Amino acid sequence: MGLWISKLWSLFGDQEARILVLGLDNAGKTTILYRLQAIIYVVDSTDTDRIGVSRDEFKALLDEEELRDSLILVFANKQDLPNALTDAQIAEGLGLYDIKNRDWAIFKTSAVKGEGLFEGLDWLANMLKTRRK
Ligand SMILES: Nc1nc2c(ncn2[C@@H]2O[C@H](COP(=O)(O)OP(=O)(O)OP(=O)(O)O)[C@@H](O)[C@H]2O)c(=O)[nH]1
Repeated sequence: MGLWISKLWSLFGDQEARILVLGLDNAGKTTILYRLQAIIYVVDSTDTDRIGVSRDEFKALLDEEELRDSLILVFANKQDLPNALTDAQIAEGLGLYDIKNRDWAIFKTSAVKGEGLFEGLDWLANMLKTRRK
């Protein structure tokens, strides 16, 4: 693939906007995103069978050198569905409560309904602003 596109929400504008990070392969897009971004980790709250897999993937991410200073925002998604695990159950399943040296937060979301997403991004924006002071 010659082009790789990543979308992220603008966190500091008055208006919500999508930003496309574009460029040819090997231009450094991923490294730039790692520098700027937090980790936004999305969990399907109804996928109880794979919470262990999700935990393993999540832990591997936390061990990435480039992400060692990243804020961690978890979306416990698909809360509109019956039998969705609660945010506390997802936090427990991912091992969030064991994280002592990183800032993290978890929000219940429904992507299809658009619920909870901006609350999470507000947290992120506030944390990033605090860090820049
Ligand atoms: N009910 C419900 N369905 C959702 C929600 N978020 C996503 N979905 C559905 O879940 C399916 C997967 O959503 P995607 O956004 O494609 O998930 P993805 O993580 O990008 O998936 P990959 O591209 O396979 O990595 C789609 O059918 C979505 O409509 C949600 O909050 N509630």
